[in-house]
Amino acid sequence: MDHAGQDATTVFVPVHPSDTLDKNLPHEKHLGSLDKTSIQELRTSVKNKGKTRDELRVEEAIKNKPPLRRMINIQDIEETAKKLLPYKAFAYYSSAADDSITHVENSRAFSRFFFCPRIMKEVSGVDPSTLMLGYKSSIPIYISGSALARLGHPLGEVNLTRGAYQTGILQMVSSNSSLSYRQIAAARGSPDQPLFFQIYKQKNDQSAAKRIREVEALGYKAIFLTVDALVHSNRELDTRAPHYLEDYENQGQVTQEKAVEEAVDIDTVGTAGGLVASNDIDMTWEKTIPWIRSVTKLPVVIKGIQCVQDAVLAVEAGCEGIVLSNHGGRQLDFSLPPMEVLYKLRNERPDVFTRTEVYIDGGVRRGTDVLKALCLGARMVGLGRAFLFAQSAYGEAGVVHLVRILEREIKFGMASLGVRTVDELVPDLVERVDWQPLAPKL
Ligand SMILES: Cc1cc2nc3c(=O)[nH]c(=O)nc-3n(C[C@H](O)[C@H](O)[C@H](O)COP(=O)(O)O)c2cc1C
Repeated sequence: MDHAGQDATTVFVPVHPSDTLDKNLPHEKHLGSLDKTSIQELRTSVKNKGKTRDELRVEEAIKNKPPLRRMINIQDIEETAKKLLPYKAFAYYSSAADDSITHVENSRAFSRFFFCPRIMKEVSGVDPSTLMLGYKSSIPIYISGSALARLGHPLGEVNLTRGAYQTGILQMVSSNSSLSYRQIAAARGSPDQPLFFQIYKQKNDQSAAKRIREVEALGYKAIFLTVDALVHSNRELDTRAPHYLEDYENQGQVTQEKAVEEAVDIDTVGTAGGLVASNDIDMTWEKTIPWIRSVTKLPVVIKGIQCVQDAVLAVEAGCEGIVLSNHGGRQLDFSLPPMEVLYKLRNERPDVFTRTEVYIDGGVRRGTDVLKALCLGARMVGLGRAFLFAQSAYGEAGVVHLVRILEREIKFGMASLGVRTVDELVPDLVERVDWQPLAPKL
């Protein structure tokens, strides 16, 4: 209720799709239209409000934004975006669970895999394209569904959809998108552009079924059921954001709140708070997969597999795909990096790779990361934060640029490994070392 009785447009719009009220507020709660005098008063009060220090900082950073051509790798894009983002968006996008161990290790895990390239192979005409659930992607990466793209850019998810179309890659749309599923579908470059839908299943089966039917009718091609983020996690960067902003707006003076020596509940809800409230936290293989099958004929992929046993159970449950993922290190700190899970799966249950499609996400920052995962049997690799940062800093062009960077790195890597197509990327081309390189790319 922080904004009750005030103009809440600027806080409401970036995190709520335009159909939120229609979908969630019963008609009898609509209390009529706003009278003209109030609108005028609101306008005047917004005009007179003045800008916050954080808004002024962002304005200055945007003025000094480097041209896109200077962004030569993903790290450059992330660093630029972090300078340009409002602090709240930066904190939400960057945050990870507890001490960010898993978040950091997701990336570092790739550094423990080295290549054994083959030479004297014909590598002209390298083709990095592949199929995901039967849909073609120009390179083996996809946009992993990540919430609230409009926190970073007014066009939000539309940037991602248009960028995916221009570059011929695939996009998974978050069920917590900041635009409506319809608006995102309408941004497709053609009705054939495939979109996948990521769902957090709601407790209420009817609401969940309604959502699945809605996206199916809009032409979405698959359901990615997220299973690793059902409960609210501890993301301290996000939790601290209001305190940071309070001190920052106070010209850097740390707020001297009167020390009240009584234990209080820490407000850990953060930006994502309301998003998990209606999640079904009692899902099971026996109950939930047959239920989804009863609602839709679309392929079902489980997103958030973190161990070999669950990968096998997903196969036995008949899922068309699995995503080895720990939510980018945002949920349970010390869950294994997906690259390590992939390695275990390859060694312990190689049959899984022929029985279902295996994807991986988390910590991917280089074309070589993508190739290492493909060598071990992943079909596609997802990226979350990198796309959020790219669209925040440079809109649709940023998304296209990011894909071009990865395409260049992937093609170079394939030619250097002695392969022409993704099918030729096999386990013999990588070796896991038990030491961590001295200068990991972080
Ligand atoms: C800001 C943010 C929001 C996210 N929102 C969702 C979401 O709504 N649903 C989901 O399944 N995963 C979500 N994810 C996880 C991503 O889909 C993906 O698994 C993760 O970001 C991969 O790690 P990376 O950021 O290192 O690439 C989110 C990730 C971030 C960073």
